[in-house]
Amino acid sequence: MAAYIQRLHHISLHVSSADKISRELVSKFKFNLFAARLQDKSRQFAFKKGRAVFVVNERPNLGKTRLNERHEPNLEDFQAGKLNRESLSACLYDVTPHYSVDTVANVCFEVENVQRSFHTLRQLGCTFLVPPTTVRDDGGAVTYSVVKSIVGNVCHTLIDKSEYEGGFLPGFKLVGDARKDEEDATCPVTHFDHVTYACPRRFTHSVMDWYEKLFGFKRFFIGSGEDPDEGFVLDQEGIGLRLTAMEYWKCSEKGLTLPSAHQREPDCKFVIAESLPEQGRNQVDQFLQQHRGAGIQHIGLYTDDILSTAQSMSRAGVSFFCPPPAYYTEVGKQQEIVEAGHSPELLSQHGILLDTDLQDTEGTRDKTQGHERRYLLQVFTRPLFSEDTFFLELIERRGASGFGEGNIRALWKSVQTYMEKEEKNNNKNNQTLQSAKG
Ligand SMILES: O=C(O)C(=O)Cc1ccc(O)cc1
Ligand SMILES: [Fe+2]
Repeated sequence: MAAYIQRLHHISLHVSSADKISRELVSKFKFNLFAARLQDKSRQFAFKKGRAVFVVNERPNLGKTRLNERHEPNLEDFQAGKLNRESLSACLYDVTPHYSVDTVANVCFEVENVQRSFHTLRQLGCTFLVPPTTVRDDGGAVTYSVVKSIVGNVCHTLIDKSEYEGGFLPGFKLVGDARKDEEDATCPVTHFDHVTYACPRRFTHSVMDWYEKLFGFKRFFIGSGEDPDEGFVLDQEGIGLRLTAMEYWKCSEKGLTLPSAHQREPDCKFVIAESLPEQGRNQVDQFLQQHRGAGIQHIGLYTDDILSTAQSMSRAGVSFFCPPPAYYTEVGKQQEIVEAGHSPELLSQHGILLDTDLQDTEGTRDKTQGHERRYLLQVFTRPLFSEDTFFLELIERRGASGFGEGNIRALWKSVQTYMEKEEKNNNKNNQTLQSAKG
């Protein structure tokens, strides 16, 4: 029996300095800082846009602790009393990973009963980094526990907020104006649509099995003709990518059973990306190298109006990946965009990609039959941290629930071009440095 999830609560970033990313989340991505927890040695900030919540954890300043003296806290340490309260509380509702680069490392889920989930998952072999722990303030009590996932440095905090009436979580102080979120109509981001992992080769099956067995996730097919074992494979024209997707449903029923089909409401999807060796170095390998291991490569933010959101973010300084200009003038694509009621010129200004969901539209292409055309629009930002690792995506779905093959190809090519340019620049800078030294 799995430990079913009620809903995604927030996603945590772990960074060496919170200032830059916090400023950018607010000024560029239009998130609102709404809660904070400030300690002597650590700072945590919570940002909200619709139901999407990011918590930025600043790595605590461990003073003179030498690197080789630090290690990940674990349950045995905790039970043996070796973990001091400070190292636990430095980063409330999370662990304090001593990760060498900035990273997005925790997807926090609400569950009905943390103690029960803890026992279920422990029996299934899970490693817990924080055992069920209760935190209180004037708003009530919250119980949480942190489980290590099978993917790189990713952890999941499981949290029960049913006895809590405060604005966020005990220990956090509310800041700013909570109503501001509703005023910003130009950026209608509503929730996290999906989280994409970058994983080493041949690791996808283990990841799928883990999430299925422990949390009741179910596979769904990204494209027609997807092989159940191989996943959705793009393996030509320089693209070497294996994608597999899974989802879970918001589970609000009492008890442990999965909601019946008609009660199922999907929450955030999870995508696993693996690179294929035949097509040369690529963005997944680049992530694994720069991030120093598997992890969260990007997060899709759902918006009701991608054009307005991209315009507004772009004006505020967000850089998006743009496909080659030919993408928007190619006859087939131009027609597809126009038929979907969009303007190729406007989409091209921000690099917005459009893809028709072929799987869903079989037999429903003709609008005169009364069927709506199903498509999705996506645009991808440049990496957020100083390493080329994590980025954000905006996604607007018009009936399409999967991912578009054409969009994935276009994204792949634009990232590839960017990587090659960066590499050239780095080489040039190195040469300049060398000749200056010489
Ligand atoms: O299309 C999407 O939004 C995906 O999430 C699929 C994907 C995953 C990894 C890549 O490097 C490129 C595309
Ligand atoms: Fe994505």
